[in-house]
Amino acid sequence: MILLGLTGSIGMGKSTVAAMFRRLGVPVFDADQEVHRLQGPGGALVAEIEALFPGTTGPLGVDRQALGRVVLHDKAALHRLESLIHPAVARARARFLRRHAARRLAVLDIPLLYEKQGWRAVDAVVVVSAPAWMQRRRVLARPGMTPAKLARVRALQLPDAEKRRRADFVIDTGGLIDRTRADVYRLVTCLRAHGVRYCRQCARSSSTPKPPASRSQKGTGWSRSGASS
Ligand SMILES: CC(C)(COP(=O)(O)OP(=O)(O)OC[C@H]1O[C@@H](n2cnc3c(N)ncnc32)[C@H](O)[C@@H]1O)[C@@H](O)C(=O)NCCC(=O)NCCS
Ligand SMILES: Nc1ncnc2c1ncn2[C@@H]1O[C@H](COP(=O)(O)OP(=O)(O)OP(=O)(O)O)[C@@H](O)[C@H]1O
Repeated sequence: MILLGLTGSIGMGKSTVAAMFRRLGVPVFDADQEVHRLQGPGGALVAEIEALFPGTTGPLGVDRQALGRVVLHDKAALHRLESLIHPAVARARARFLRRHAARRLAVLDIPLLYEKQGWRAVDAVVVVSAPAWMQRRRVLARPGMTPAKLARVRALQLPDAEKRRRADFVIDTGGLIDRTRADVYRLVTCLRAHGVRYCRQCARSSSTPKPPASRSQKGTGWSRSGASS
């Protein structure tokens, strides 16, 4: 299997691009959705979150606005929350990988892929990216979002420029959505046909390199068990 990590800073378009991969038949593990499940009504971590951060949960599970107000301004508190959530997300991810082990291509949509070392466990990383002004406009249009909260989240995340620098593939989400869809289609088609090494070469060169003779693609040798969420 070719395992792709999909990441990007807040509002850069991870969820939108993940949906494009799914529409092409690629299984996608959505770390954020798993967090929502664990924190939602009847979620497995609601009681433990209430014990750690009293007053942040209710009948509908975790009140994320309230929890965000506590943890986004307090690194130690955020670390305690992450220590509770990330191992549970890692278990769900392992189940996803077992379920899809026979597939040629799968995607892990993980917001903190670089911040938490998950990049080590994938064959290649796709970073979604748009200009900072567009990111800001998108995020501030969301209910409950403020410039201060956006600034806090940005300070907790690896800067976009650094993510782009480290990426194997950058998907531009700053233009028309059809253009982004076409880029995702091209990447999936290339990976299915030729594997990571050739597609990485293609992405870096202005001309099209000669395709490899064999369709088979060896992994990079990274362990898949140690990925964090
Ligand atoms: C802090 C919480 C309560 C805020 O919830 P809220 O619904 O208000 O915001 P949302 O989840 O949409 O996050 C907004 C942005 O912050 C980013 N973000 C979330 N958690 C973190 C984190 N631990 N470090 C850096 N960025 C984070 C998200 O990727 C997103 O870009 C929530 O994000 C949370 O429980 N975070 C801890 C779990 C986590 O680490 N999730 C991200 C990886 S799976
Ligand atoms: N070319 C494009 N590609 C992707 N998204 C686009 C594009 N143009 C506009 N958008 C819009 O940008 C927004 C991106 O939001 P999305 O939820 O996908 O970001 P995200 O990275 O998952 O956010 P977060 O990290 O906060 O969860 C969506 O509303 C989407 O419709």
